[in-house]
Amino acid sequence: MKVSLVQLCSTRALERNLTRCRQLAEQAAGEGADWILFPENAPFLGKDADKLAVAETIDGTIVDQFRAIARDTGCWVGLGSFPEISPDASRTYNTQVLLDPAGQTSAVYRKIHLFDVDVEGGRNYRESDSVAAGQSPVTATVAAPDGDHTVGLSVCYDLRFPELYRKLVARGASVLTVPSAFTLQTGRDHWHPLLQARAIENQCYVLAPNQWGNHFGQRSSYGHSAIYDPWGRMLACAPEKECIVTAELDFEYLQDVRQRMPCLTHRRVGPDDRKK
Ligand SMILES: O=C(O)CNC(=O)[C@H](CS)NC(=O)CCC(=O)C(=O)O
Repeated sequence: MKVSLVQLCSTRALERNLTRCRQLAEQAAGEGADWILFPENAPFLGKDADKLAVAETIDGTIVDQFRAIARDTGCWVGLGSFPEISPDASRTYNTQVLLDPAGQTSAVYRKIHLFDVDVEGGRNYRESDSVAAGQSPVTATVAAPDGDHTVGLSVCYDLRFPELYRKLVARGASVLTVPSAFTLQTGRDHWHPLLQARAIENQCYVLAPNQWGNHFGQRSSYGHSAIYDPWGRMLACAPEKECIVTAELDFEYLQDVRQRMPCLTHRRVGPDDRKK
């Protein structure tokens, strides 16, 4: 299975972002991608108050545009996240949507861990002021030319909570998605080590499209959108611009890694729902 990550510098201008998403998706399809993944809040990255105004349901016009991208390219599409209307009128969900090549919804994951953090040399973030936390880990199946693959979904700050990924792996995940808007200040020290650790300890492919650059003069994202293999090798990493990066995932290699070093079956401490 060939995957492309889209690295974006999303703005407050919905139309502008959607145009870039489509352009880069067409480029990815031209490179033979089976699955195209967009970063967290690809369609809109702006002030919290504005986010509420653009929020929609899964059946709204924002997700519709990504359904059209899936249909037109014939690819699976991961919409890293978009602001989804929640039952709480003052908060949105931060929602990742997996779409099949027909544009149908295959999975919906609402970000569980919210970024309420005072970043040194950066801003103070209070994601929970405008976002309602999701409750449930989500896995889904992506059907690729080389077979069906179970993928575990997560978003950005979730990356710091390894117990979430253990649960996804216990449910059979061999691919983990981490679409992000990881900050420049935290990313330069933590982005690669955390992605690499999740890949090594869970023996999974890790797909992490990130936002890059300065957004509305208020915050900067680290970029370095990256693909790690189940041994922890970095297969691809994006340069400092809006772009795509592509890699081929090899699931025979993944099985080989898991057989030679069966960490996942050697576990002695942990949740009861581990794979027996
Ligand atoms: O709010 C939006 O519009 C988009 N969402 C985000 O940017 C989110 C919440 S503020 N960012 C993160 O989770 C960064 C995590 C991070 O950088 C770290 O864990 O170090």
